Amino acid sequence: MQFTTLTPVNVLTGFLGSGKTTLLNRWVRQASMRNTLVVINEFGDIGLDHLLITQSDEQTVVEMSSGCLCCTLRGDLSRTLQQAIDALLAEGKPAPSRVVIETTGLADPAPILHLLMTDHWLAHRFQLDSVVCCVDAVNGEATLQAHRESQRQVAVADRLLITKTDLADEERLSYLANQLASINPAAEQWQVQNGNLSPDLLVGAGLYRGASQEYQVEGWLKSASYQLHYAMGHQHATSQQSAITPTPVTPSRQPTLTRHGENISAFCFCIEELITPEALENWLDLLMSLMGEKMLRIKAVVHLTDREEPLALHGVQHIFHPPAPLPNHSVSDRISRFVFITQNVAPSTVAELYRFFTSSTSPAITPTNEAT
Ligand SMILES: Nc1nc2c(ncn2[C@@H]2O[C@H](COP(=O)(O)OP(=O)(O)OP(=O)(O)O)[C@@H](O)[C@H]2O)c(=O)[nH]1
Repeated sequence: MQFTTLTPVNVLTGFLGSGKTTLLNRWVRQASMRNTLVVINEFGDIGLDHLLITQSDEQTVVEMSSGCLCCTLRGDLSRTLQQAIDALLAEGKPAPSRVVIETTGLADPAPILHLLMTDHWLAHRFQLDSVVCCVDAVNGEATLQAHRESQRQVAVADRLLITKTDLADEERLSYLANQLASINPAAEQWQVQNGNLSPDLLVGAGLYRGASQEYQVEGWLKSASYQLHYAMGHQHATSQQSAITPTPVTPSRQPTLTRHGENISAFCFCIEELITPEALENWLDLLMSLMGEKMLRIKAVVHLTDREEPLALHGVQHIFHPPAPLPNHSVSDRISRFVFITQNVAPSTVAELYRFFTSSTSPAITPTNEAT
């Protein structure tokens, strides 16, 4: 895969009214957003958000309305990008060096990520850089309880932005931060008031960083952030560090979020033995076919029996990126690490299915906090 030639794409998501447009409006005025193509997906026949964005000569803002990108307009994303880029080139302007897609507030971002991975035209030109999700400090808690889409937006995010912090007290902020960390422990949390946050945090959340596309495996996987941390294979020291949170609000570990009987679990498996490619494929295939919808996010660095270099895997629900070989020096050991965010799937189920394909003699998994 030619990562150096692919244009980074950032997906800005968050529930209705969570502050996405306010943030974007600030960002498009920043120098680091020069030469960025902003795509705003609006729901309804008359989209307004794009009118609220202050546009400069150095950015292009295009609107996609009349439907939600995640359900009805999939073909339109490539068409919109293609037309916008053609128009730029026709005006003698350079092709964009970055694309930011603002989703509708009701969108489950997973289908958009799938599109970036699977659409032929898109996959050869663009690469997902990060998913940034706005969560309203006041309404966020209730929204998470009431709306599955909101949970899914949080689950796939690399960065969580708690917005409207001027309207919430410390106690509420702290509770929300914990709730967010219980869904997605590895996502950095930032607090934002009136969109006042540098767009630089869009960059560098993915596996590849900067123009040189160097690897940052630890920063990408953040397996140590996961509270439910299981060792398989030989007994392995578990790690239970706190989530990385550069904000004053430090999540202090809450149980998993439960909504109408739906439990979201975030957990990590470490597998010390080398895994055969067949076992890996069968395990993941079965997980995806039985419960793909419920596997909100999977990331892994895997060591296989038939190759020296590790592989990075990145899946959203039932779709995986093609495995990306990593240089040996990008990891410090030969332990495979999988991080999962699941909905109504217990860690023990995932582990049992692994054992089924490996006949592993691993010690029984004894979760300290089985969540589902
Ligand atoms: N007090 C306060 N209000 C804010 C803040 N950020 C955004 N708002 C207000 O919240 C409302 C919704 O913000 P938007 O930026 O339009 O939210 P959105 O996510 O784009 O909304 P949709 O397009 O409907 O999904 C607007 O009235 C904003 O002015 C903030 O930090 N503090």
